[in-house]
Amino acid sequence: MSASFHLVVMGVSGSGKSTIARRLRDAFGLRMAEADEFHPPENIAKMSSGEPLDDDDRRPWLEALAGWTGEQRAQGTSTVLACSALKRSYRDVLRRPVPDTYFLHLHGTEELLRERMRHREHFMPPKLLRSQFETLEPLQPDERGASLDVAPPVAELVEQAVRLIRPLLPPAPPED
Ligand SMILES: Nc1ncnc2c1ncn2[C@@H]1O[C@H](COP(=O)(O)OP(=O)(O)OP(=O)(O)O)[C@@H](O)[C@H]1O
Ligand SMILES: O=C(O)[C@H](O)[C@@H](O)[C@H](O)[C@H](O)CO
Repeated sequence: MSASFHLVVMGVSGSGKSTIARRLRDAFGLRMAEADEFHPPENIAKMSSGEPLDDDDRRPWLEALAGWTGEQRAQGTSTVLACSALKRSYRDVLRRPVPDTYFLHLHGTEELLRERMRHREHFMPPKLLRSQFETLEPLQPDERGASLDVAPPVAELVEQAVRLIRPLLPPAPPED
């Protein structure tokens, strides 16, 4: 199995996970997954109706995401996953197939993120942001990763993230 690198871009709804993950996918040639696409329809319906998910709703979803990462790893494919990963226990599921998974936590104030959410088309109602913040457990000292404040423009955040991540990537295989 060749060396691979596995990144999760995490944070509450509206923090910019999809935006930043896509840019890192392109910068580093990673395979990307959107965690939202792994939710069963019941979870999407629940959030759309204004009710937050609970641990039971999230468990099978997290297992499916860990399964995806495990498959990619087995093929030596480096990945980026855009996923809320709000609690430590959720991240423990996500890192099971790859214990040194790197978590990039995008954080911002509730006011700023609510404003950004108001200006986009999405199933997630801005009123669920409160419960996202209440559920959020920031990275703990023994978790591999870093946090970025999302107040600056996207290009600046991408630059900061690239600076953090580039040194962690496995060396490119030699050309024949
Ligand atoms: N640094 C930034 N500056 C300004 N706007 C941003 C920034 N990052 C993201 N946005 C905008 O904020 C909105 C939310 O971003 P995005 O959809 O990437 O967040 P998300 O964390 O993936 O959300 P969700 O988890 O709810 O799907 C989008 O309209 C996006 O264009
Ligand atoms: O764990 C959760 O509560 C969910 O993953 C949410 O975070 C949303 O799916 C996502 O933010 C889409 O807006």
